[in-house]
Amino acid sequence: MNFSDAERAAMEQALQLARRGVRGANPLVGAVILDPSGDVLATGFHRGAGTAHAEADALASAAAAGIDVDGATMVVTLEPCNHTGRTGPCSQAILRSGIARVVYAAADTNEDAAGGAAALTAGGVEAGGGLLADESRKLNSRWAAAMAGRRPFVTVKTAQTLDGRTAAADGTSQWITSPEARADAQDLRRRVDAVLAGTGTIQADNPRLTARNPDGSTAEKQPLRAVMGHTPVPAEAAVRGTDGRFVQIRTHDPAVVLAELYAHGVRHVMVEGGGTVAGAFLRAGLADELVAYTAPALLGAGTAAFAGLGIASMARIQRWRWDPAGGGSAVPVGPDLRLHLEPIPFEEPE
Ligand SMILES: NC(=O)C1=CN([C@@H]2O[C@H](COP(=O)(O)OP(=O)(O)OC[C@H]3O[C@@H](n4cnc5c(N)ncnc54)[C@H](OP(=O)(O)O)[C@@H]3O)[C@@H](O)[C@H]2O)C=CC1
Ligand SMILES: Nc1c(N[C@@H]2O[C@H](COP(=O)(O)O)[C@@H](O)[C@H]2O)[nH]c(=O)[nH]c1=O
Repeated sequence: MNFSDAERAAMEQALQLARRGVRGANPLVGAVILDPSGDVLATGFHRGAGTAHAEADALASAAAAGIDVDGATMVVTLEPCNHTGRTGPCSQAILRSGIARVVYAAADTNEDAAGGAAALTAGGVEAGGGLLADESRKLNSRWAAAMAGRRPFVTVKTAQTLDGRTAAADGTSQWITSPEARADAQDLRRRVDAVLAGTGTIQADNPRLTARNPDGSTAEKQPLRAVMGHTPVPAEAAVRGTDGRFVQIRTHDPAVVLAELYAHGVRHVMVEGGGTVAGAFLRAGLADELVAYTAPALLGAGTAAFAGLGIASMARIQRWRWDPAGGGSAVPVGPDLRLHLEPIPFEEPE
């Protein structure tokens, strides 16, 4: 399929729109609807698992503005899905809309959702992919790695000082970050399928690990509360709760934890520490994004945010890059800073 200059520009815009979504169980996707002369009619993006897909979002914003999309072109960063997951199939929504042509970047590698282009073609819509496909794949490379590994997408979250401490020398850590930053972190807990901590954190903090609303009430959707490590979690520990959504996984291996969580239906897990567990995920290359709430404060000693990385010299330095997706890579939250990063793949020296 040949692509017009307007379609290429629309795909660049769609990639930018995609970055407004949040990372997690689903890939970042953006969509732009063009009229036959190449003018933008409507745009959309996916806001995260359980919300409208980018195509449906763009169609909804066209409908809300009273714009007729009959005969229009949909430009989207990922092949439209063909399955009913948490929302309905985009291929069918596009067929119903009267859109005449669909241009997408990357093919959908998720076996369950693939087949959208074929369904569109069968329904009489001209559909073709490959426009800026590498950019789209790069945007979602960690998500694709999680899918290929049949494991959840992993967000590691820390609340740390400027000198990278997540607890003081005596083990206390409440609170390093401000109420604003802690409320912001609850957004993540409300979004993920599971929250994970090590037995050390359970012993030190007796945390609840529940998702709360801004007013402090318990959120409707609760993540599974998971603990890794061998020390038995006491019967009276708050993390056990009363809703049965608790699991202890008696291992030190992050891959084993992820396999077990995946079997429980978890597609996005937030690792909330402590430093031993967070470090184990980073060392294993199993952290897909890092959200580091950083307080302008110093502790001088205490628990390191990431222990046991096994880095002895600059040759093994673990580098990350800023990730602007989901609101920005460095965002002030109250007096603190929320840093959002993604790992740079490590290349062995030749
Ligand atoms: N500011 C923040 O963001 C946070 C701060 N904290 C603070 O951090 C401190 C706890 O951190 P930390 O002591 O590192 O505890 P962790 O919560 O990381 O738990 C560590 C324990 O988990 C088990 N474990 C699980 N996986 C591994 C592994 N891969 N390697 C080794 N052990 C493993 C071990 O216990 P076992 O023998 O049972 O197997 C280990 O002692 C507390 O002071 C807490 O207040 C905690 C969370 C977040
Ligand atoms: N100390 C610290 C955090 N600590 C994390 O929050 C857990 C407590 O959760 P809960 O009992 O559900 O409120 C605690 O065990 C640890 O995982 N989080 C932050 O955003 N900022 C902070 O300064």
